[in-house]
Amino acid sequence: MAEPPVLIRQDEVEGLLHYKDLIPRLEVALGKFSKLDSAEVIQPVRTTVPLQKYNGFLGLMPAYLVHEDILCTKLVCFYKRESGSTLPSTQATVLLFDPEYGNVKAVSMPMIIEQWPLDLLMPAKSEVLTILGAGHQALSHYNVFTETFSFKEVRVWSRRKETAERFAQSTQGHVTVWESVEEAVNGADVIVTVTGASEPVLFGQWVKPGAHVAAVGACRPDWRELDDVLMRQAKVYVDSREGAVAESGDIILSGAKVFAELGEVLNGTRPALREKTTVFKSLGMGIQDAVSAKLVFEQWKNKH
Ligand SMILES: NC(=O)C1=CN([C@@H]2O[C@H](COP(=O)(O)OP(=O)(O)OC[C@H]3O[C@@H](n4cnc5c(N)ncnc54)[C@H](O)[C@@H]3O)[C@@H](O)[C@H]2O)C=CC1
Ligand SMILES: O=C(O)C1=NCCCC1
Repeated sequence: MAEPPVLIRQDEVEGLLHYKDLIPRLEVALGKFSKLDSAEVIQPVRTTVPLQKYNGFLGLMPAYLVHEDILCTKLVCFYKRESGSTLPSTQATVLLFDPEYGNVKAVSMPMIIEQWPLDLLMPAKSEVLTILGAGHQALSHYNVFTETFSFKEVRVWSRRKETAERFAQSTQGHVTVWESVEEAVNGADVIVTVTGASEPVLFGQWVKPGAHVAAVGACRPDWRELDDVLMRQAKVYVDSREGAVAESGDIILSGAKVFAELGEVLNGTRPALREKTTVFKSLGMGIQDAVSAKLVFEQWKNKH
């Protein structure tokens, strides 16, 4: 008889998951995904159930890594919230299965970053980091980017200035608050977009040539964070081409061409053009949650 699943809380996940252990495993998984070999990795495009009454969606994100024998699914509700709303805009649960028996071994929270610092795509000398948006993703991306690199300056902008100010007070290092996106991104080497916007907030004419944009928000086909100019002038990298052309409004509505999947860059089959303006559009991958859930569960077992 199968053991009942263990429940691993968010605070435990944060204590158990270390980026230095996780990132190499994520890179291997993304590389395998981009080889398009379904004998290795199975990850269908996310299924979404609209929650019209609440202006949101339930996303189902199953994944199976065959060689590693990791079967997992994330269930994520995400919403378009009104300015000033105190309700969460994303809530997710990850289920890790025993692939042979079919029972759930662990229920946990997802990892907290969707993009890890892409030194592959960032300008070689990256001194100024700008974060657009000041919510949960903003903080986790601030943490991982500043833990990994030494920026001379970190800036934040948000739709409401007080949210940006609260964000700046919550960070370990000094962050300056800016009142307009145009000023906040002026001269920035790396720009992380983590807003709940459904219309563009970042315009290509403001972006320094050669900058890297890590685009995390706008995960619906009719939502955008980036304008047509930026999408067409940049080299566009994605986590999954199939996902991007189905779900990314920034790509679908601008008609921008996808240059490469991140896994193709990791496999060496497509180049990382870091001297050009680059956009990495992430939508979230079930395999990322699968790899991190397995790691969290292993670490949890070592402790119990
Ligand atoms: N690519 C991926 O894998 C993932 C993407 N997301 C997306 O990232 C975005 C941020 O997520 P969280 O930080 O959890 O949300 P959050 O609600 O904690 O923060 C959102 C931030 O965006 C700002 N914002 C909201 N609407 C805006 C608008 N219309 N214009 C400008 N700014 C606006 C808010 O003021 C806040 O600062 C969401 O769109 C979410 O769906 C979240 C998780 C994973
Ligand atoms: O992968 C995720 O988690 C999410 N992706 C897009 C929308 C919000 C959550």
